[in-house]
Amino acid sequence: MFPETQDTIVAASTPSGRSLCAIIKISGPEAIQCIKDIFIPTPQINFEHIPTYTSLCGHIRFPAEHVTIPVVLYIMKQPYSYTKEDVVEIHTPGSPVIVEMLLCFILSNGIHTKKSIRLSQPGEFTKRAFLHGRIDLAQAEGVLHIIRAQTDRELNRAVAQLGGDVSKKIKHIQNDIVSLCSYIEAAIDFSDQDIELISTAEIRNRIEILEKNMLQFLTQPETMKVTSEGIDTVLYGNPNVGKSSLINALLGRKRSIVCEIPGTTRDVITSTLEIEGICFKLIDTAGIDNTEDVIMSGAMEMAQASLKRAQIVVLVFDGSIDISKQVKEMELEDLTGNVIVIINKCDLQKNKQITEIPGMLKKYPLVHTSALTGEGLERLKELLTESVLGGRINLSGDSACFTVRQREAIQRSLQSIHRAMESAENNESHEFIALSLHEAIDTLGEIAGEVTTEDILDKVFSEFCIGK
Ligand SMILES: Nc1nc2c(c(=O)[nH]1)N(C=O)[C@@H](CNc1ccc(C(=O)N[C@@H](CCC(=O)O)C(=O)O)cc1)CN2
Ligand SMILES: Nc1nc2c(ncn2[C@@H]2O[C@H](COP(=O)(O)OP(=O)(O)OP(=O)(O)O)[C@@H](O)[C@H]2O)c(=O)[nH]1
Ligand SMILES: [Mg+2]
Repeated sequence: MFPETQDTIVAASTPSGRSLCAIIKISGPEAIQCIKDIFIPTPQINFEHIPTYTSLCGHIRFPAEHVTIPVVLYIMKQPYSYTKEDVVEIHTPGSPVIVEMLLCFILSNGIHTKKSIRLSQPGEFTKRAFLHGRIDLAQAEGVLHIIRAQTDRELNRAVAQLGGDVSKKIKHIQNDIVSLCSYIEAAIDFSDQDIELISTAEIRNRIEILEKNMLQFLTQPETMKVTSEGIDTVLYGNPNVGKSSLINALLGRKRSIVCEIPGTTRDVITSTLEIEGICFKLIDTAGIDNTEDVIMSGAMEMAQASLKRAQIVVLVFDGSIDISKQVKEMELEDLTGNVIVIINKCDLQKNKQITEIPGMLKKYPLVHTSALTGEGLERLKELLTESVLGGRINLSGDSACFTVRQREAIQRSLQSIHRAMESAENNESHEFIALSLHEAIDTLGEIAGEVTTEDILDKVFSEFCIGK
C-alpha cells in the first residue's frame, strides 16, 4: 500500500515500557489543529499565531476514562522541524497506558473531526524528512544506524553518515563520470568535423581509473555492516575440538550445545561479544567432516560460507590429538585475512606432547586455551581486539562505509562502467559508451536517493521502527 504523504501522522517516538517521559509525535498539515482540540494550556494561549519552537505546559483530559494528565508540548512549525512539516510533540509521563490512551484519543478525535490523521508507518517521519529534502537517502540510513549503534565507535560512524560522508564520496565519482560523459557527447556532436575532442585511448584511460576507484569502494570491508552487527568472527575446526565450548566460555553463558559426541553443532549459531567497546559477532559452525549425511553436508556448506565472509577466522584444534591430521581435513587452502590459531583442551595431559603446528599456520598468532579451566581466554580476547585495533580490520572514521544496499548499487554501477569499457575496446560508436555511462550515473544516484523507486524507499524505511 502506498502511504499518503498528505496525511497527518502520529506515533509514539519513545520505546514502549515505563520511563520518566514518553514522546508522542504528530507531523503533517493538521498536526496543530489536532492538538488544539484536546490540549488545555496553562495559561491560555492563541494557537493561531504561535511561533515555531514554542513549548507549552498544560493538560490533556480523557473524557471516557475521567483522567487528566500533565503534558508539555513542543511545537515546531514547517519548515523548521525534522520532517519540514508542522510537528507537535507531546511529552507525557512515561507510562505505556498513557501512551496507548493518548494515541487512541488523538486518532479517534481526528476521525470525528474529519481529519486525515493515521498511525505512522515504520520510518515514516524520516521518510518525510527525505521526501522534503532535509536529508538524502544515505543520511536517512545514517539516522537508522545512529539509533542502532551499540558502541561509541559505531556511533561515530553513523554520525559521519548522517553528516553526508557517504553521499560526498559517491557524488565525487558521479562527477567524474559526468565529466567524461560530457566530453564523449561533445565528440558525438562534433563527429562530422575534423576535431578530435577526446581520443579513444583517453576514454579507455579514464574509464579504467573509474573502475579502479569504484572497485576500491567494494573491496573495503563492509564496515557499516560491521558496525551494526559486530565483526564477523568465525570459529572453524574439526568436530569435537571445543568450538561451542569456547564460545560459551567467552560469553560466560551457555549459548551453544556442547557434547562429547562429534557433530553436535549443525546450524550456524551467532552471538555477540563486546570487548573494550568493540562488538564481535561470534559465529559457531559445525565441525568440518567429510560426510554423506544430508544435514551435515548442508551444515558444512554453511560453515564454509561463513568462513568466506569472515573478517576474523579463529581456527580451533584439539590439542589432545594429532594437529597435522586435523589440518589436512580442514581444507584451508584459500585462507586469507585475519587468522588466530587456537590449540584447545590444553588442560588435558596429552596436549603437552603435541604442540607442533604445521608450517603454513606458523605465521598466525597462536594461543593455547582450555574452555574447561578458562586458560588462555584472556589472551584470545586480546588477540581479537588487537586484530581490530592493529588496523587490520578497518574501522577508522576516514574511509567511506557503505550499507549492503549501497554496495549493491555500486556493484551494479560498476557493471555499467565495465560495459562502457567493452564498447570502447570494441571501437563501438560513442553513443553506446555514453549510454552505459549514463546508466552508471543513475545507479549511483540511488544511493543518495536522487533516483528512487518505491521499492528502494520501502526497503530502506521498513528497517526503521515506528515513530522515527
Ligand atoms: N524533542 C526532539 N528531539 C530531537 C529530535 C526530535 O524530533 N524531537 N530529533 C529527531 O530527529 C533530532 C533533531 N532533529 C531535527 C533536525 C532539524 C530540525 C530543524 O527544525 N531544523 C531547522 C533549523 C533549526 C535551526 O534553527 O537551527 C532547519 O533546518 O530549517 C529539527 C529537529 C534530535 N533531537
Ligand atoms: N578437557 C577439555 N574438554 C573440552 C574442552 N573444550 C571442549 N571440551 C569437550 O569436548 C567435547 C566437544 O566440545 P564441543 O564444544 O561440543 O565441540 P565442538 O567443536 O563445538 O563440536 P561440534 O559442534 O561437534 O563440531 C565436549 O565433551 C566438551 O566438554 C577443553 O578445553 N578441555
Ligand atoms: Mg559445536
